[in-house]
Amino acid sequence: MNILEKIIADKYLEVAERKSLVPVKLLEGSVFFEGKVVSMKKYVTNPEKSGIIAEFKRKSPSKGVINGSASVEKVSIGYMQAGASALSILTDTEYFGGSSDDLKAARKFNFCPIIRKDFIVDEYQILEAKSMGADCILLIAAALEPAKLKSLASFAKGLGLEILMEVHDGAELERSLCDDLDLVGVNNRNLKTFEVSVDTSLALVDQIPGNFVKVSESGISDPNTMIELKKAGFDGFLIGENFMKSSRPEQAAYNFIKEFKKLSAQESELSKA
Ligand SMILES: O=P(O)(O)OC[C@@H](O)[C@@H](O)c1c[nH]c2ccccc12
Repeated sequence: MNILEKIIADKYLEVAERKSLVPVKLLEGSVFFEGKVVSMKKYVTNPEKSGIIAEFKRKSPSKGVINGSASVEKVSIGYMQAGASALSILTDTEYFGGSSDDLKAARKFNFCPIIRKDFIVDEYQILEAKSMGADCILLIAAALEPAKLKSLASFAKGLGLEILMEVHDGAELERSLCDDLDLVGVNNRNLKTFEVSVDTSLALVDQIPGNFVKVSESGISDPNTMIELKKAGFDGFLIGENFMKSSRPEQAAYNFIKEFKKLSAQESELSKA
C-alpha cells in the first residue's frame, strides 16, 4: 500500500466515525452554511494579487514536522497582508497535524477565499467544509474514481463551493475533467512516491482547457520558478513548506512575494524593450 492509499483507507474510517457522531443537521446549522462563498477563481486570477495560495501546514508525511508552533491566526493574517491571493488550510489531523478549528480560525480572521485541504472521499466532508466556512474544496484525481469525483464536484457546486481538482499526470487529467470544476491543479509532488519536480506542471499546462484556472502545486521555493510557471500559463501557485518551515512563515511569504514582484517588474520591462 502506498502512502496515498493508506491515507485514503484511514480517511474512510475517520469519516464514518464523525458521521456517527455529528449529524448533518448540525453541520447545516452552522452560521457559515448560508454564508456567501468568496471566489478562489476570481482572487487567484486578479492581476493586482500574486496568485499565491499560501498554505498552513504543520507537518506532512514526506517532511515530518515542518512547524510545530505556528499560530494559524497570526500566519493567515500575515500571509494575506504579504499579498497572497488565498489561503489553503490543512484539516487532516493524523498526517498533516491540522484540524477543522484551524480552518474556522482562519475564516474568523480573514476575508479571502479559503480552500479546505483534505482528502475528500464523501459528500459529508463537503458539508463539513461548508460548515467550517471554506469557499473551495480539493478533489484528488489519484484518490477517486472518475465517476465519484464528478458526483462529489457536482454536490459541492450545489452548495455554491468552488472545486480545485488535483492531477499528477495526463491520464488523470483526461479521465476526470468535468464541467463542475473551477480550478485544475498540477501537483509537482507525486503523492505515491513523494518525488517533486516542477517539470510535471510544465509538461501538463497545455493539456488543461482554457476555461479552468491553472494552479501549480508543491515544491515551489524560488520566485524565479514562479516566474517560469507563470510564463508557461499558470495563474495560481500553491506554496506551503517553503513558508511554513520558517519560524515566521508570514515574513517568509512577504520576502518571497516582494522578490517575485521585483522579478515580474524586470520581466515586463524586458519584454517592452
Ligand atoms: O508544501 P509544498 O511543497 O509547498 O506543497 C503545498 C501543497 O501543494 C501540498 O501541501 C499538497 C498538494 N496536494 C495535497 C494534497 C493533500 C495534502 C497536501 C497537498
